[in-house]
Amino acid sequence: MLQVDHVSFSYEDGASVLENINLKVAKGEHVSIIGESGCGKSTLLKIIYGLLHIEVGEVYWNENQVLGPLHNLVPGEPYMKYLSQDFDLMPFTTVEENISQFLSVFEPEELQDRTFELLEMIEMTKFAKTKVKLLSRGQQQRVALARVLAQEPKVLLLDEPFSNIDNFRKNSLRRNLFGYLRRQKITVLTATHDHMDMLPFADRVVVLKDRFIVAKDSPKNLYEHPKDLYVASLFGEANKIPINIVKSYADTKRRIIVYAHEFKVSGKSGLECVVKGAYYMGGHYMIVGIYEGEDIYFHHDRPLEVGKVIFLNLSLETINQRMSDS
Ligand SMILES: Nc1ncnc2c1ncn2[C@@H]1O[C@H](COP(=O)(O)OP(=O)(O)OP(=O)(O)O)[C@@H](O)[C@H]1O
Repeated sequence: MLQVDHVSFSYEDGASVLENINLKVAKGEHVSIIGESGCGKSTLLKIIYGLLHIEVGEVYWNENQVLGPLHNLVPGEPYMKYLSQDFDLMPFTTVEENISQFLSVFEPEELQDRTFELLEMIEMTKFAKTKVKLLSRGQQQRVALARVLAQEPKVLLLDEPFSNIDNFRKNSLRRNLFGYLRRQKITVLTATHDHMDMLPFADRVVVLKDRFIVAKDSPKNLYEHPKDLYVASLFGEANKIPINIVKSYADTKRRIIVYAHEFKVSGKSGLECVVKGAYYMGGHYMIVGIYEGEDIYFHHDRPLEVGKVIFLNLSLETINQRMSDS
C-alpha cells in the first residue's frame, strides 16, 4: 500500500502548495488526482516519488518510508517510476533501444517479445527502428511511457500522460495503457485535468483545490453527486441553480448542481432565460443563456437565436438525485 500521511509542502519562495494531504492507495489500485491547473497535482507526485523534501508529513510504500532528496543521492525509489512532462529519453538511439535498455530479461527472444509487446501497446511498432530525436513530441511521450513500463515498476506515477497525444490516438492508448497496468497489478497515480483520463479507468479520484483534498470518491459517485460547482466543472460545463426556479411547486430555494446536458428546453415553464450565444459541438449545440445576470449553460440539438427567451426544465430523477446530495 502507498500511504501519504499528513503531508504539507511549500516551495522555497514560501507559498504553501499542499496542506495536510492524506491518501492511501492499495496495491494494484488506480487513483486519479484531478484539479485545476496549478492546484499542486505535479507537486504531489514529485513528493511521493521523493523528488521534493518535505518538512511535514511522511510517505510510505508498505513499510518503506520514501526518503526525499536529502537522503537519496539519486532521487526516486527503485520500485517506483515517475513519468514527468519532460520525457527522459535517449534522443540519438532508436525507439526499440530506448525501450529495451531497461528490460530485465536474459533471453534475446524474450527481450524481443517484451519490446514488441510494449511497442504494440503504445502503437509504435512501425517506428521501432526510428531514432527518438526524429519523432514528434506526442510520439516521444508514447516512447517515454513504454520506457518506464519496461522497468517494471510496482508504483507508477503519471503526470498528464496524454498531454501531447492527439485525440485520434488518445482513446485507444488510454485503453491499452490502463488495461496493461491493471493486468500487471501496478499501482497507479495519474495527475490529470482531463476527465476522460479518469472516468472510465480510475478506481478512485482525489480532487485537489487551493492546497487541500476537497473530495475523494469513485469516478461515478463524484460525477453523479458533485459536492460543488468546482468538482462538477471538472467534468464539463455545469450550473448551480435554485430548485424552486425550475419546479415552481418546490418550496425550497436550495441550489443544486446541473450539468449542461441535463437541461431540456421546454414549452412555457421552468427556468426562463435569454439566449446569449450558441456553439456547435458536433453532436449538439452548447447554448449560453442569461438568467438573472448569470450565464447558464445547456445543450440543445439546434442553435437558438440570440435574444430568444426560452425555458429550461429538468427531469425529476435529476432533481431528486441532486436534492439528496445537499
Ligand atoms: N519549482 C517551483 N518553485 C516554486 N513554485 C512552484 C514550483 N513548481 C510549481 N510551483 C507552484 O506550485 C503550484 C502547484 O504547481 P503544480 O505544478 O504542482 O500544479 P499542477 O496542478 O500540476 O498544475 P498543471 O495542471 O498546470 O500542471 C503552482 O502555483 C506553481 O506555480
